[in-house]
Amino acid sequence: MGCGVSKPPPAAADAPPQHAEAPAPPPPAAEAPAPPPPPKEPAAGGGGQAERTLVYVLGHDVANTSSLCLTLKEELGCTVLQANELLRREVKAGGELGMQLADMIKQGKIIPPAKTAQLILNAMEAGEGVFLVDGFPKSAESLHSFTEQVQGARQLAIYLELKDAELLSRISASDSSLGEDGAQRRVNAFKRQMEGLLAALSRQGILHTIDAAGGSAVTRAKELLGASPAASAEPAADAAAAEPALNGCKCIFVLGGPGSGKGTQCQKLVEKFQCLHLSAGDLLRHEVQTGSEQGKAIATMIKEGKIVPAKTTIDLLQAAMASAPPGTLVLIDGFPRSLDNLEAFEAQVGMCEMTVFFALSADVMEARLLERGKTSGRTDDNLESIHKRFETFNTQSLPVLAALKEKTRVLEVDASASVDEIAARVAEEVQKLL
Ligand SMILES: Nc1ncnc2c1ncn2[C@@H]1O[C@H](COP(=O)(O)OP(=O)(O)O)[C@@H](O)[C@H]1O
Ligand SMILES: O=c1ccn([C@@H]2O[C@H](COP(=O)(O)OP(=O)(O)O)[C@@H](O)[C@H]2O)c(=O)[nH]1
Repeated sequence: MGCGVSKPPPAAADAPPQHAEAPAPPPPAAEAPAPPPPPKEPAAGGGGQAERTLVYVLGHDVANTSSLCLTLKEELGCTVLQANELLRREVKAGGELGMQLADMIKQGKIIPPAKTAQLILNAMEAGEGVFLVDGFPKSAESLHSFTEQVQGARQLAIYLELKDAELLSRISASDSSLGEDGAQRRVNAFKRQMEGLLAALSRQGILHTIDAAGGSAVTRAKELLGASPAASAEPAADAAAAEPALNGCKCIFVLGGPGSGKGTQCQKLVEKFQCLHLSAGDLLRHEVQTGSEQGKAIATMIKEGKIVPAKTTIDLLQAAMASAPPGTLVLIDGFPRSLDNLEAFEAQVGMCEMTVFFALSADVMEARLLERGKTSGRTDDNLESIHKRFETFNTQSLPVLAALKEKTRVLEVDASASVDEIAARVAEEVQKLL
């Protein structure tokens, strides 16, 4: 039922003209409710297609999605499927579909997303590897009708995000005729348009948001494509491998901001229950101490408050879990710290039983960390690193909490209470798992 549902577009004057699902600037017409035509062959669907990875590269044009795609094409050899370009080519080829499209464009109609979807699927038929889809989908409905047809292909979405003020200033600069109000309306329309789509991708657990203005978008995207199991060339380790990797253990994610008391409370749980405490941060710091090349890279990331690539941390966690007897309760402290971490852990290891989240204000966390820094010897317990860690926590780690709430039980605890009060509250819940 969900396919091709007609949805009124935003007022034409406000609609972002870039990346339209038609080659011509979209006039005021509905996203037409055409039934999705079947792909010629099960393009990316069906069996044996796991080596195809589909990456939706999303964002406003002023966030430079196309340029990111081109860089990734050059550096990683991905195939770029630019929605407008595919439509243009089809029109030029002059076949039956091309003529239909040309007609729609002439009449000022918006091309039904199902048609764009079909062109993308057809283009994917020819090859394998990583396909970057630029400029599609534009709505949750388009995504839905499309993903139904690409079952079997691994999917991932990269959203090049710009904060409101930056988006506004770039849109204003890209079209000075808009004026302040016009540019603001464009920003609002774009955000409305993206809202449902991003929520749908997030629910699927495949959304990765990258700060388009931060200067490290390419690095981050490459990291995602390289480190994410979704983009890995190896089709193996996902659902089928997930159960054995857990080894019969039950995992609890122990999360919260830096200095919120994760380590302290894990210690309390270890005293009370038979459980294995794995601090991701400690495992990484241990790796640093080995002096390996990897350790050196990790040391820099820790000082900068950055998140170490998922695979590195998960391999360490998995190795530490390997010898635990089946049924062991494992406290995974300080991981996952990003949606990518979560997704990769689920694929490589499995799902946790529950999550404990310690909520605490930044002021209190800062004070605790500065106090801890007097004796911890940690390279990141200083004001500069602490602020970077807070930024990473707010932008990358907090979305994990929302994602976990959709998937597992989350116990949110006020971490400003005393150590013993918190410990009692947590123990009460953990007891229920045993
Ligand atoms: N409930 C609490 N009240 C006051 N101080 C606390 C509490 N919990 C932990 N601390 C102190 O705060 C600092 C950070 O706690 P820690 O458990 O190391 O946090 P995290 O592992 O989340 O970084 C430590 O010095 C710890 O002793
Ligand atoms: O899964 C993890 C856990 C930790 N870290 C890094 O290790 C640092 C310290 O993490 P830890 O959990 O020890 O301390 P917290 O910041 O929670 O006090 C983080 O800032 C990250 O740089 C990481 O990259 N991935």
